[in-house]
Order: sequence, then structure tokens, then C-alpha cells
Amino acid sequence: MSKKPKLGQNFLVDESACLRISESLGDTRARTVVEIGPGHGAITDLLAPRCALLHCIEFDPALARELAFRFRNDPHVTIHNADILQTDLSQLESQNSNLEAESSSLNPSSLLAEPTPSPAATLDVIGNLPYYITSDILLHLFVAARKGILARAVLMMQREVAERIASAPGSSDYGALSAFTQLHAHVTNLFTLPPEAFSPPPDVYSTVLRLDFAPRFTELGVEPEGFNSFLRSTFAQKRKTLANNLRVAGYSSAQLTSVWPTSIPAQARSEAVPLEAMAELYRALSTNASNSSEL
Ligand SMILES: C[S@@+](CC[C@H](N)C(=O)[O-])C[C@H]1O[C@@H](n2cnc3c(N)ncnc32)[C@H](O)[C@@H]1O
Repeated sequence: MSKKPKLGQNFLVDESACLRISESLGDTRARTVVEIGPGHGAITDLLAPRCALLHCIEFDPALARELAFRFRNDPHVTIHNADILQTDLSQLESQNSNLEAESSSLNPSSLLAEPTPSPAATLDVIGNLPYYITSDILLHLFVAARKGILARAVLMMQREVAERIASAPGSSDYGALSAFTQLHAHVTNLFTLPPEAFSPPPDVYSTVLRLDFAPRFTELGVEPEGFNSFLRSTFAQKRKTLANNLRVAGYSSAQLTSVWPTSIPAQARSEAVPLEAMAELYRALSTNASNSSEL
């Protein structure tokens, strides 16, 4: 078993893979792109000339300094030495028209640059993710997607995680992360890379997914924050049935029985229930709760 590099630093060294990833966002010439974990800039170098604005979020201060120096003459590229999980993506968007101030700490030459016009209201995201926080990063992106500020993302992650995310309800791979991802985006599996594409090579294969953000709350007839926390409670304990998870979350058996939809078998586990049926159950329970509070 190889030693795990700090901060998930398995750098991409396969040049054709870098090119494929940077091209997978499509035409980004008028887009603001956020790169998560640029590292030594393998993807950044190809992406910078292809987009209107590029925000790179790198947690490692030495790598952030290296990139800030490399891109010192590119005012449309901003290097943020920051943790992606603590980065408010909506703030990046609002800084589009004031880029030179934002980048001044790491990119002194940008003080001299012309202000860059704000190119687009939504952001695209790209990244060969630090695998140890893949789920946390996805959940962080979904918060931004619910605010309507993300258009699409191209993300590399461990192959097994990508397969789980893209799997259908009822399959053995489907779980909470699949449900949350499919609630917020259309998922496309783009391609898979072997460990040798990286230095140092990880112990796992890696897959690139494309997410086209299209939160489904309106279509499902549910209120986003309420349904999100309901869904979280349905997956709280993996070995319990959906009904048992909901009892743990505070719903009474009588409540559940009175509204339980025919589309969901009584003993179903959450992993087998499509989002449409979950939303039907949530709507029925919400209506039931508001009716009883009116009595
Ligand atoms: C798998 S490497 C990818 C590096 C580069 N993009 C490449 O493909 O070669 C992950 C990168 O994420 C950075 N990273 C780790 N944790 C982070 C965090 N919480 N926020 C932002 N970047 C992080 C690491 O320092 C590293 O540069």
C-alpha cells in the first residue's frame, strides 16, 4: 500500500488527460471558471487562455504562491490560497467586476491591470479533486447550485465514488451521495484514468464526471431546504428501512401509515426509492403536519 500524499496531492501528469479535462467544460471563452485544487497548474495552464475569468482555490500555501507567480501577468486569473470548503462561491461571482482588488495580495501586477468586465452570472467549476474530501466538496457545490450560481462542473474523483454518484435508485451502488447529486444535476460519466496518469500514483482508478446543474426542487414540488434535510434523514442509517429512518427523525408510525404512498413498498430502503417517490412522501408528510397543526 503506497503512502497517502498530504492534502490528496496526486498530480496529473498525463498531458492528453489534462487537455481532455480542460475541454470538457465546452466553450468557456465568456465564462467565469473556478478551479478546485490547481496544484502545480497542470489543468490551469490549459484553462487560463480558454476562459474569461479564472478563480483557482488552492489550500497549500506553497502551491498557491507558485501559481500566483506564474500567473502574475494574467489579470483574469486569481489565485486564492484558501480551503474550498470555506470558500463562499457567491462571493467570487460578485467580485468579477472588481478582480484587481481581490487578487492584489497574491498577484501584485494585477494592481496595474484594467478592470475586467463581469462576463457571466453563473460559474463553472473544474477540478481534479483532493479525494479525501470529495463528498464534502460536492455538498458544498450543491449549496451554491441551490442559490442558482453554478452552471456546470467537470470533476475528477475516485472511480468507485463516481460510479456511486451516477448509479440509478435500486442498484447496489445507489446511496445518499447519488440522491443528492441527482437532485441537483444531470450526471455524465466522461472517462476513467489509470493510477499511472498521476504522480505519485494513487491506489485507485479515477473517473471524470460532468455535472450540469439543474436543481429539481420546483419540478418535484418541494421546498429546497426542507426537502434537503428530509432526504438527509432518510439516509441517516444505512441498514434501516426508510420508514424506520423516518421514525428516528421524529415521525410517528400513525403519521407514516396515514400518508404512505402506494409507489413505495412498506419495507423499502431509501436506496431503492426514486427521488420522485421521496418527494411525494415528503409532500404528503408536510401537508399532514400542517393539517394537524391547524386542528
Ligand atoms: C489531486 S490534486 C490535483 C492537483 C492538480 N489540479 C493536478 O491535477 O495535478 C488536489 C489538489 O487539491 C489541493 N487541496 C487539498 N485540499 C484542499 C482544500 N480543502 N481546498 C482547496 N484545495 C485543496 C491540494 O493541495 C492539491 O493541489
